[in-house]
Amino acid sequence: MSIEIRNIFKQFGTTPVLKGVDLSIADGELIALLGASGSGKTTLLRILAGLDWPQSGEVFVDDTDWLRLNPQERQIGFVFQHYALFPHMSVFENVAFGLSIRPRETRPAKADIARRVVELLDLVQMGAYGSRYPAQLSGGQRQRVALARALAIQPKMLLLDEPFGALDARIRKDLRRWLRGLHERLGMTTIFVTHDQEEAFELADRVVVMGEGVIEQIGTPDDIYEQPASPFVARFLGGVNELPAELHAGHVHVAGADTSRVGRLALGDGQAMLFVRPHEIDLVPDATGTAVIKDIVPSGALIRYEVALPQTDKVIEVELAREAARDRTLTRGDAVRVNILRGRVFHPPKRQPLASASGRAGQAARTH
Ligand SMILES: Nc1ncnc2c1ncn2[C@@H]1O[C@H](COP(=O)(O)OP(=O)(O)OP(=O)(O)O)[C@@H](O)[C@H]1O
Repeated sequence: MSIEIRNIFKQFGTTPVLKGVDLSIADGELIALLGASGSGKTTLLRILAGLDWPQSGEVFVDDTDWLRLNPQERQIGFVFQHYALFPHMSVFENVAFGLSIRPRETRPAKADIARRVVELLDLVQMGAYGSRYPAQLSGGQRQRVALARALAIQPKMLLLDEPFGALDARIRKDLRRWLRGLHERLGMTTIFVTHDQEEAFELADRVVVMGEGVIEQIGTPDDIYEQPASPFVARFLGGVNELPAELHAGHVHVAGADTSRVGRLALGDGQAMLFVRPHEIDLVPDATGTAVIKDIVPSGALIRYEVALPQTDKVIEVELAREAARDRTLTRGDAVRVNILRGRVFHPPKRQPLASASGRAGQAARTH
């Protein structure tokens, strides 16, 4: 099913929650809605499911005017974070439920329902658990049963609201991989809500980053990581140093750092902000360097350094691979040269047209 969401406005009382959302989703896509708490992700999903209606805007699904249909007519599979399995029903009965309550004319025969449930339980690798009750399952198992139940009605669209939110990190990882495989096999258009960027990036074909009621960026995980369209997106992805910079003749300069490795930019002269991730910086031991190592924190395969750039009053975060760190033998208090390898420029001067700005026109430019 392809989904066309146009200019959706939704407010609760006087509070706008969705402020003109446009989104096109192709048949069979796996889409992540990624955003902070309260950004409107769940509301958008509820509108698609028919549990809520917008004040204005349109939704077309395969050219059908979707907002005219009631939830039953939409035939959507829906899974919430807090497993809504019926506690008094067995796993088998939970999965059979959606089919067994259908009106007599469309309800499959008992044997057909049973066959379908067995198939689905096998699909979610819960074949041996049909007679258990939800209380006798682990969180991950309940989540898979919830998915089987959502799939039982053979939905054309699957909506998942933080489906793995309540689970611990390792189980989430396993379930993610499993869901990706399931999606590859079944190929139904799927939208899932998450505030976990790793989950969004690992699972989704495209990620929709939501700010407060607006879409900040839509793109493949690579696009969004490599070319965040705005400071908001760059900050949301986290772990970024924001450095005051000067643009001059296409070169970016940061006080106290060497930016000669950063490529030229088609931007006018003036002030800007350079957003640099910790691993996009190198540190070179140099007794004449003005930057000073304030702290060193080993973190698995990486070593994290806090480095003071006196000229800017900034303490930046730098990450070196453990091997690179070993070569440099840096200790706290050492003077270093800070080499910035790449970054993204935001808020460049407006007075000249930007030849190679990416994302939102005139806002951002990548430096490599
Ligand atoms: N029924 C409601 N009545 C009033 N306000 C609501 C209602 N539902 C949601 N909101 C408000 O709308 C905003 C968006 O909520 P929504 O649940 O869509 O956000 P979200 O991005 O899914 O957040 P989270 O990640 O915390 O689930 C929030 O400020 C929330 O308080």
